[in-house]
Amino acid sequence: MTDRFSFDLKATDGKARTGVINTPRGEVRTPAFMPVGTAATVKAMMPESVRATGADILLGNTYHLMLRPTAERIDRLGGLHKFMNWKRPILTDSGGFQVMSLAGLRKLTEKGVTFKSHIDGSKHELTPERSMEIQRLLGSDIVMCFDECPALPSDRDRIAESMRLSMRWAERSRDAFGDRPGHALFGIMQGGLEPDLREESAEALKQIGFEGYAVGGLAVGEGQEAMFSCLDYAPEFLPKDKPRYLMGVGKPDDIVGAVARGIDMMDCVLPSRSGRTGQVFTRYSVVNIKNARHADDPRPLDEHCTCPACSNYSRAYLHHVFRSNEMISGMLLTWHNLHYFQEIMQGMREAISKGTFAQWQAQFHAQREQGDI
Ligand SMILES: O=c1[nH]cnc2cc3nc(NCCN4CCOCC4)[nH]c3cc12
Repeated sequence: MTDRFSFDLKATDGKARTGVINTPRGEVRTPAFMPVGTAATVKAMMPESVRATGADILLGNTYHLMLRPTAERIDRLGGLHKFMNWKRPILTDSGGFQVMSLAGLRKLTEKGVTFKSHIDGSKHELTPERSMEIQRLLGSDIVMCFDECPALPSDRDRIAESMRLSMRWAERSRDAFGDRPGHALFGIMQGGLEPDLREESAEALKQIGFEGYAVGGLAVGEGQEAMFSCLDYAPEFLPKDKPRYLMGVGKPDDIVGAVARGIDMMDCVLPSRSGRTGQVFTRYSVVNIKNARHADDPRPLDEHCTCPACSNYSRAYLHHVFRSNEMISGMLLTWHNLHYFQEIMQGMREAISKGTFAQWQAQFHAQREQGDI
């Protein structure tokens, strides 16, 4: 165990990297996928079940927790780890992205953002300083800078203006974060799909200096091709010896493509949200368990999968409990999806360590060609 935060790069294979992030609350094997624990829970999962899927770290949402139950209450109760019974690392986002996507009546100024809660309409303010205070009260191990993520498509001037605001907010976030050994502050690169603005953002962040760097401003509707075209150059602008975190990504093939381009960490609601809506990810395809074709199928979702859903239940059963809106449906399908996403991460970590990432990637795509079993 360590009382410091550090990143050890263990091996690379092409642009793909594998390593370990060391934190006082435990190690994070990279490339890493972070399940999203929005309101202090990964929906439909017990924390020990999330750990059983192979997750080393969770993501918590500042926006949701500041509104309910509030960061001050969580702090009084011993912090987010104790509150949600997750003893391993937690990364919290800064709240800015969700204010813009969830809150009402938002007003954005140089200072920050004022908004009305989507829960009860109460007025709130988020600034770099307040976001750092909230994330400190939550006790998160990895804190994200307060930034602004412009929607795509946006014109170049809007992207440039927004990026430069985010860089000023990154400076204020760094200043407000203070000296917190064992905790990390990650900067967030912006700049849309403009290579020169992406480089300007990376240079600004490196000048300030962070323990890790996120690629923001993607997975906001630009599509996989445009996202990959940006990832073909943007990660290289960031320091090699620090973790690189791609925010909000994604589908299995997004994740594999991002790792192939030098990304170390990702988060996405997709596996958990889809688990509740009956969308199941397997090595062959995406299966919609609601489809009548599964009603009499005695086979598991994926005969190669060792999760509880695939080990103990038939497609017919999963179809039945989904159709009947039984709670166990969301539990089993979420568990399966998270288990599968972690299986992808483990497969990539091993392949990069052995220098066989290209072969692993080829097999990953070949299996998906053949479609559902
Ligand atoms: O620049 C960013 N800054 C801070 N937080 C972010 C979060 C982000 N999340 C996404 N995409 C999420 C896309 N999800 C896919 C699944 O369905 C819900 C949305 N893109 C993101 C960009 C940023």
